[in-house]
Amino acid sequence: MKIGTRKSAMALAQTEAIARLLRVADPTLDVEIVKFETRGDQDQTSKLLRHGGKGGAFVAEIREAMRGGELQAAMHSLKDVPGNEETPDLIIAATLPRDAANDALVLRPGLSLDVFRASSGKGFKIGTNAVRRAAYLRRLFPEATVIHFRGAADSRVAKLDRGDKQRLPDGGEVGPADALVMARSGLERIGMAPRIVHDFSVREMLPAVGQGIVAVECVEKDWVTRGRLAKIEDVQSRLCAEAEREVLWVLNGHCNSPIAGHATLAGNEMTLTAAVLDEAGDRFIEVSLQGAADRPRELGRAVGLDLLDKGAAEIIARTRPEEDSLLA
Ligand SMILES: NCc1[nH]cc(CCC(=O)O)c1CC(=O)O
Repeated sequence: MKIGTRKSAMALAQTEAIARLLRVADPTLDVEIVKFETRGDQDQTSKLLRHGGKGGAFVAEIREAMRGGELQAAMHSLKDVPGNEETPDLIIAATLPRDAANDALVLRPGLSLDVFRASSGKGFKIGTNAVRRAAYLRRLFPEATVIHFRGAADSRVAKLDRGDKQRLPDGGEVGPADALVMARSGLERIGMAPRIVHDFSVREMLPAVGQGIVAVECVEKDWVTRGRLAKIEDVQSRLCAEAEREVLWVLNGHCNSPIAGHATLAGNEMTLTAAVLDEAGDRFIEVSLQGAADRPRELGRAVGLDLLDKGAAEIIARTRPEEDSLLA
Protein backbone atom coordinates (compact mmCIF):
# COMPACT_ATOMS: atom_id res chain seq x y z
CA MET A 1 0.00 0.00 0.00
CA LYS A 2 1.57 3.28 -1.13
CA ILE A 3 0.66 6.40 0.85
CA GLY A 4 1.40 9.79 -0.67
CA THR A 5 2.42 12.78 1.41
CA ARG A 6 4.14 16.12 1.23
CA LYS A 7 7.72 15.79 2.37
CA SER A 8 7.81 18.27 5.24
CA ALA A 9 8.88 16.91 8.64
CA MET A 10 5.35 17.32 9.96
CA ALA A 11 3.71 15.58 7.00
CA LEU A 12 6.17 12.70 7.22
CA ALA A 13 5.56 12.27 10.94
CA GLN A 14 1.83 12.13 10.28
CA THR A 15 2.23 9.61 7.48
CA GLU A 16 4.48 7.46 9.65
CA ALA A 17 1.73 7.46 12.27
CA ILE A 18 -0.68 6.11 9.65
CA ALA A 19 1.83 3.47 8.55
CA ARG A 20 2.39 2.37 12.15
CA LEU A 21 -1.32 1.90 12.75
CA LEU A 22 -1.76 0.00 9.47
CA ARG A 23 1.10 -2.35 10.34
CA VAL A 24 -0.35 -3.02 13.78
CA ALA A 25 -3.75 -3.77 12.24
CA ASP A 26 -2.18 -6.08 9.64
CA PRO A 27 1.46 -7.10 10.20
CA THR A 28 1.61 -8.70 6.74
CA LEU A 29 0.79 -5.43 4.97
CA ASP A 30 3.61 -3.79 3.04
CA VAL A 31 3.30 -0.02 3.57
CA GLU A 32 5.37 2.42 1.56
CA ILE A 33 5.52 6.20 1.98
CA VAL A 34 5.79 8.20 -1.24
CA LYS A 35 7.01 11.78 -0.83
CA PHE A 36 5.72 14.58 -3.01
CA GLU A 37 7.01 18.09 -3.40
CA THR A 38 4.01 20.26 -4.10
CA ARG A 39 3.77 23.71 -5.64
CA GLY A 40 2.83 25.17 -2.28
CA ASP A 41 6.10 23.97 -0.75
CA GLN A 42 8.22 25.44 -3.54
CA ASP A 43 6.71 28.88 -3.26
CA GLN A 44 7.51 30.32 0.14
CA THR A 45 6.47 33.88 -0.58
CA SER A 46 2.94 34.13 -1.87
CA LYS A 47 0.04 34.13 0.50
CA LEU A 48 -1.04 30.79 -1.00
CA LEU A 49 -4.24 32.22 -2.35
CA ARG A 50 -2.79 32.26 -5.85
CA HIS A 51 -2.77 28.48 -5.81
CA GLY A 52 -6.42 28.32 -4.91
CA GLY A 53 -5.69 28.35 -1.22
CA LYS A 54 -3.82 26.10 1.10
CA GLY A 55 -5.83 23.02 0.25
CA GLY A 56 -5.53 23.58 -3.47
CA ALA A 57 -1.78 23.82 -3.32
CA PHE A 58 -1.04 20.83 -1.17
CA VAL A 59 -3.80 18.47 -2.11
CA ALA A 60 -4.32 18.54 -5.88
CA GLU A 61 -1.15 16.81 -7.06
CA ILE A 62 -1.33 13.94 -4.61
CA ARG A 63 -4.97 13.35 -5.50
CA GLU A 64 -4.08 13.06 -9.18
CA ALA A 65 -1.52 10.39 -8.41
CA MET A 66 -4.14 8.47 -6.46
CA ARG A 67 -6.66 8.65 -9.24
CA GLY A 68 -3.95 7.41 -11.62
CA GLY A 69 -3.30 4.38 -9.40
CA GLU A 70 0.29 5.35 -8.50
CA LEU A 71 -0.83 5.61 -4.87
CA GLN A 72 -3.51 3.84 -2.87
CA ALA A 73 -3.91 6.51 -0.21
CA ALA A 74 -3.04 10.09 0.62
CA MET A 75 -2.26 11.69 3.96
CA HIS A 76 -3.95 15.00 4.66
CA SER A 77 -4.14 17.27 7.64
CA LEU A 78 -7.92 17.45 7.78
CA LYS A 79 -7.62 21.16 8.55
CA ASP A 80 -6.10 21.74 5.11
CA VAL A 81 -8.78 19.85 3.16
CA PRO A 82 -11.19 22.38 1.61
CA GLY A 83 -14.71 22.26 2.95
CA ASN A 84 -16.40 23.72 -0.10
CA GLU A 85 -15.43 21.33 -2.88
CA GLU A 86 -16.78 17.91 -3.75
CA THR A 87 -14.52 15.02 -4.69
CA PRO A 88 -17.07 12.35 -5.59
CA ASP A 89 -14.48 9.79 -6.68
CA LEU A 90 -12.45 10.07 -3.48
CA ILE A 91 -13.31 9.46 0.15
CA ILE A 92 -11.75 10.12 3.54
CA ALA A 93 -11.57 6.49 4.57
CA ALA A 94 -9.94 6.99 7.96
CA THR A 95 -9.46 9.72 10.53
CA LEU A 96 -6.80 9.08 13.16
CA PRO A 97 -7.39 9.77 16.85
CA ARG A 98 -7.33 13.52 17.32
CA ASP A 99 -4.17 15.09 18.70
CA ALA A 100 -4.27 18.36 20.62
CA ALA A 101 -6.62 20.66 18.72
CA ASN A 102 -5.45 23.97 20.19
CA ASP A 103 -3.08 26.66 18.98
CA ALA A 104 0.03 27.63 20.88
CA LEU A 105 2.41 30.56 21.21
CA VAL A 106 6.12 30.22 20.41
CA LEU A 107 8.49 33.07 21.33
CA ARG A 108 11.89 33.96 19.95
CA PRO A 109 14.47 32.78 22.52
CA GLY A 110 15.30 35.54 24.98
CA LEU A 111 11.86 37.13 24.89
CA SER A 112 9.65 36.85 27.95
CA LEU A 113 6.07 35.70 28.13
CA ASP A 114 5.53 37.91 31.18
CA VAL A 115 6.56 41.01 29.25
CA PHE A 116 4.39 39.91 26.34
CA ARG A 117 1.36 39.45 28.59
CA ALA A 118 1.89 42.59 30.66
CA SER A 119 2.07 44.73 27.52
CA SER A 120 -0.91 43.05 25.76
CA GLY A 121 1.59 42.30 23.02
CA LYS A 122 2.67 45.94 22.54
CA GLY A 123 5.92 46.03 20.58
CA PHE A 124 5.62 42.38 19.54
CA LYS A 125 5.28 41.18 15.98
CA ILE A 126 3.34 37.93 15.84
CA GLY A 127 3.61 35.84 12.69
CA THR A 128 0.88 33.71 11.15
CA ASN A 129 -0.57 33.10 7.71
CA ALA A 130 -4.01 32.03 8.92
CA VAL A 131 -6.79 34.59 8.71
CA ARG A 132 -8.46 32.92 11.69
CA ARG A 133 -5.37 33.21 13.91
CA ALA A 134 -4.76 36.79 12.83
CA ALA A 135 -8.34 37.66 13.75
CA TYR A 136 -8.10 36.07 17.21
CA LEU A 137 -4.71 37.68 17.84
CA ARG A 138 -6.11 41.13 17.09
CA ARG A 139 -8.87 40.47 19.62
CA LEU A 140 -6.62 38.97 22.31
CA PHE A 141 -3.60 41.29 21.89
CA PRO A 142 -4.88 44.52 20.36
CA GLU A 143 -1.49 46.19 20.92
CA ALA A 144 0.50 43.57 18.97
CA THR A 145 1.31 43.71 15.27
CA VAL A 146 0.21 40.65 13.31
CA ILE A 147 2.44 39.92 10.33
CA HIS A 148 2.19 37.44 7.48
CA PHE A 149 4.64 34.61 8.13
CA ARG A 150 4.84 31.25 6.48
CA GLY A 151 6.79 28.10 5.82
CA ALA A 152 6.65 24.51 6.99
CA ALA A 153 6.39 24.26 10.77
CA ASP A 154 10.07 23.48 11.39
CA SER A 155 11.38 26.11 8.98
CA ARG A 156 8.93 28.66 10.36
CA VAL A 157 10.41 28.24 13.85
CA ALA A 158 13.93 28.37 12.37
CA LYS A 159 13.05 31.66 10.64
CA LEU A 160 11.76 33.03 13.95
CA ASP A 161 14.95 32.04 15.77
CA ARG A 162 17.26 33.50 13.10
CA GLY A 163 15.28 36.74 12.99
CA ASP A 164 14.60 36.34 9.26
CA LYS A 165 12.26 38.67 7.48
CA GLN A 166 9.28 37.35 5.54
CA ARG A 167 9.09 38.28 1.89
CA LEU A 168 5.66 39.32 0.63
CA PRO A 169 4.03 38.62 -2.73
CA ASP A 170 4.20 42.33 -3.65
CA GLY A 171 7.99 42.34 -3.29
CA GLY A 172 8.07 43.96 0.13
CA GLU A 173 9.04 42.29 3.38
CA VAL A 174 7.90 42.18 7.00
CA GLY A 175 9.42 41.09 10.26
CA PRO A 176 11.37 39.72 11.87
CA ALA A 177 8.71 38.04 13.98
CA ASP A 178 8.98 37.95 17.77
CA ALA A 179 6.41 35.22 18.20
CA LEU A 180 4.43 32.67 16.20
CA VAL A 181 1.05 31.08 16.71
CA MET A 182 0.97 27.49 15.50
CA ALA A 183 -0.93 24.29 16.06
CA ARG A 184 0.25 22.42 19.16
CA SER A 185 -0.25 19.13 17.33
CA GLY A 186 2.08 20.11 14.50
CA LEU A 187 4.79 21.22 16.94
CA GLU A 188 4.43 17.97 18.88
CA ARG A 189 4.78 15.89 15.74
CA ILE A 190 8.10 17.51 14.81
CA GLY A 191 9.45 17.37 18.37
CA MET A 192 9.14 21.13 18.93
CA ALA A 193 6.48 21.15 21.65
CA PRO A 194 9.14 22.27 24.20
CA ARG A 195 9.16 25.63 22.37
CA ILE A 196 5.57 26.33 23.40
CA VAL A 197 5.38 29.10 26.01
CA HIS A 198 1.58 29.29 26.13
CA ASP A 199 -1.26 27.02 25.07
CA PHE A 200 -4.31 28.95 23.96
CA SER A 201 -7.37 27.15 25.26
CA VAL A 202 -9.95 26.29 22.61
CA ARG A 203 -12.20 28.77 24.42
CA GLU A 204 -9.87 31.72 23.86
CA MET A 205 -8.75 30.75 20.37
CA LEU A 206 -11.19 28.39 18.70
CA PRO A 207 -9.21 26.07 16.40
CA ALA A 208 -9.67 25.54 12.69
CA VAL A 209 -12.18 22.92 11.66
CA GLY A 210 -10.45 19.54 11.74
CA GLN A 211 -7.35 20.83 13.50
CA GLY A 212 -5.32 18.02 15.07
CA ILE A 213 -6.89 15.30 12.93
CA VAL A 214 -4.85 13.35 10.37
CA ALA A 215 -7.04 12.03 7.56
CA VAL A 216 -6.40 9.28 5.05
CA GLU A 217 -8.04 9.58 1.66
CA CYS A 218 -8.43 6.91 -1.00
CA VAL A 219 -10.33 6.20 -4.20
CA GLU A 220 -13.96 5.58 -3.33
CA LYS A 221 -14.22 2.35 -5.31
CA ASP A 222 -10.95 0.89 -4.00
CA TRP A 223 -12.63 -1.47 -1.56
CA VAL A 224 -9.42 -3.29 -0.62
CA THR A 225 -7.82 -0.06 0.60
CA ARG A 226 -11.04 1.06 2.26
CA GLY A 227 -11.16 -2.19 4.20
CA ARG A 228 -7.59 -1.66 5.42
CA LEU A 229 -8.25 1.93 6.38
CA ALA A 230 -11.50 1.08 8.16
CA LYS A 231 -9.40 -0.82 10.70
CA ILE A 232 -7.51 2.29 11.80
CA GLU A 233 -10.51 4.60 11.86
CA ASP A 234 -11.11 6.49 15.11
CA VAL A 235 -14.85 6.85 15.59
CA GLN A 236 -14.70 9.86 17.89
CA SER A 237 -12.46 11.93 15.65
CA ARG A 238 -14.69 10.97 12.70
CA LEU A 239 -17.83 12.19 14.48
CA CYS A 240 -16.19 15.49 15.44
CA ALA A 241 -14.78 15.92 11.93
CA GLU A 242 -18.21 15.39 10.36
CA ALA A 243 -19.86 17.96 12.60
CA GLU A 244 -17.11 20.57 12.15
CA ARG A 245 -16.86 20.11 8.39
CA GLU A 246 -20.60 20.40 7.96
CA VAL A 247 -20.25 23.96 9.27
CA LEU A 248 -17.70 24.69 6.53
CA TRP A 249 -20.03 23.18 3.97
CA VAL A 250 -23.06 25.19 5.09
CA LEU A 251 -21.02 28.40 5.13
CA ASN A 252 -19.39 27.52 1.79
CA GLY A 253 -16.12 28.23 3.56
CA HIS A 254 -12.99 28.43 1.49
CA CYS A 255 -9.51 27.40 2.62
CA ASN A 256 -8.56 30.76 3.98
CA SER A 257 -11.91 31.51 5.62
CA PRO A 258 -11.95 33.19 9.00
CA ILE A 259 -13.95 30.22 10.27
CA ALA A 260 -13.28 28.29 13.47
CA GLY A 261 -15.02 25.18 14.68
CA HIS A 262 -14.51 22.61 17.37
CA ALA A 263 -16.61 19.67 18.55
CA THR A 264 -16.28 17.71 21.78
CA LEU A 265 -17.99 14.54 22.88
CA ALA A 266 -19.36 13.62 26.30
CA GLY A 267 -21.10 10.28 26.25
CA ASN A 268 -23.92 10.44 23.74
CA GLU A 269 -23.82 14.20 23.53
CA MET A 270 -21.78 16.40 21.25
CA THR A 271 -21.06 20.09 21.78
CA LEU A 272 -20.15 22.04 18.67
CA THR A 273 -18.86 25.59 18.81
CA ALA A 274 -18.09 27.54 15.66
CA ALA A 275 -17.18 31.13 14.95
CA VAL A 276 -16.74 33.49 12.04
CA LEU A 277 -14.31 36.36 12.52
CA ASP A 278 -13.45 39.51 10.73
CA GLU A 279 -9.72 39.69 10.01
CA ALA A 280 -9.56 43.18 11.50
CA GLY A 281 -10.85 41.61 14.69
CA ASP A 282 -13.86 43.85 15.07
CA ARG A 283 -16.64 41.42 14.16
CA PHE A 284 -17.09 38.10 15.84
CA ILE A 285 -20.02 35.70 15.59
CA GLU A 286 -19.97 32.56 17.71
CA VAL A 287 -22.55 29.81 18.07
CA SER A 288 -22.46 26.81 20.39
CA LEU A 289 -25.06 24.05 20.32
CA GLN A 290 -25.44 20.56 21.69
CA GLY A 291 -26.89 17.55 19.96
CA ALA A 292 -26.82 13.80 19.59
CA ALA A 293 -23.27 12.49 19.13
CA ASP A 294 -24.42 10.03 16.47
CA ARG A 295 -25.99 12.76 14.31
CA PRO A 296 -22.98 15.04 13.81
CA ARG A 297 -24.03 16.55 10.50
CA GLU A 298 -27.39 17.57 11.87
CA LEU A 299 -25.62 19.51 14.61
CA GLY A 300 -23.11 20.98 12.17
CA ARG A 301 -25.94 22.13 9.93
CA ALA A 302 -27.79 23.77 12.82
CA VAL A 303 -24.67 25.63 13.91
CA GLY A 304 -23.84 26.68 10.34
CA LEU A 305 -27.35 27.96 9.66
CA ASP A 306 -27.39 29.86 12.94
CA LEU A 307 -24.09 31.53 11.99
CA LEU A 308 -25.59 32.51 8.62
CA ASP A 309 -28.64 33.94 10.38
CA LYS A 310 -26.30 36.09 12.43
CA GLY A 311 -24.49 37.53 9.40
CA ALA A 312 -21.60 35.11 8.72
CA ALA A 313 -21.83 35.12 4.92
CA GLU A 314 -20.88 38.76 4.58
CA ILE A 315 -17.74 38.38 6.70
CA ILE A 316 -16.62 35.29 4.78
CA ALA A 317 -17.20 36.96 1.40
CA ARG A 318 -14.75 39.71 2.32
CA THR A 319 -11.88 37.23 2.64
CA ARG A 320 -12.79 35.13 -0.39
CA PRO A 321 -10.00 34.90 -2.96
CA GLU A 322 -10.83 36.23 -6.42
CA GLU A 323 -12.42 33.64 -8.67
CA ASP A 324 -9.56 34.11 -11.17
CA SER A 325 -6.91 33.34 -8.64
CA LEU A 326 -8.29 29.83 -8.29
CA LEU A 327 -7.15 29.14 -11.85
CA ALA A 328 -3.69 30.67 -11.52
N1 LIG B 1 -1.30 24.48 7.32
C1 LIG B 1 -0.28 23.89 8.03
C2 LIG B 1 -0.75 22.87 9.01
N2 LIG B 1 -1.62 21.91 8.65
C3 LIG B 1 -1.82 21.10 9.74
C4 LIG B 1 -1.04 21.60 10.77
C5 LIG B 1 -0.91 20.97 12.09
C6 LIG B 1 -2.18 20.87 12.84
C7 LIG B 1 -3.11 19.84 12.38
O1 LIG B 1 -2.73 18.69 12.12
O2 LIG B 1 -4.28 20.15 12.31
C8 LIG B 1 -0.36 22.71 10.31
C9 LIG B 1 0.59 23.55 11.04
C10 LIG B 1 -0.01 24.67 11.83
O3 LIG B 1 -1.17 25.03 11.62
O4 LIG B 1 0.69 25.22 12.69
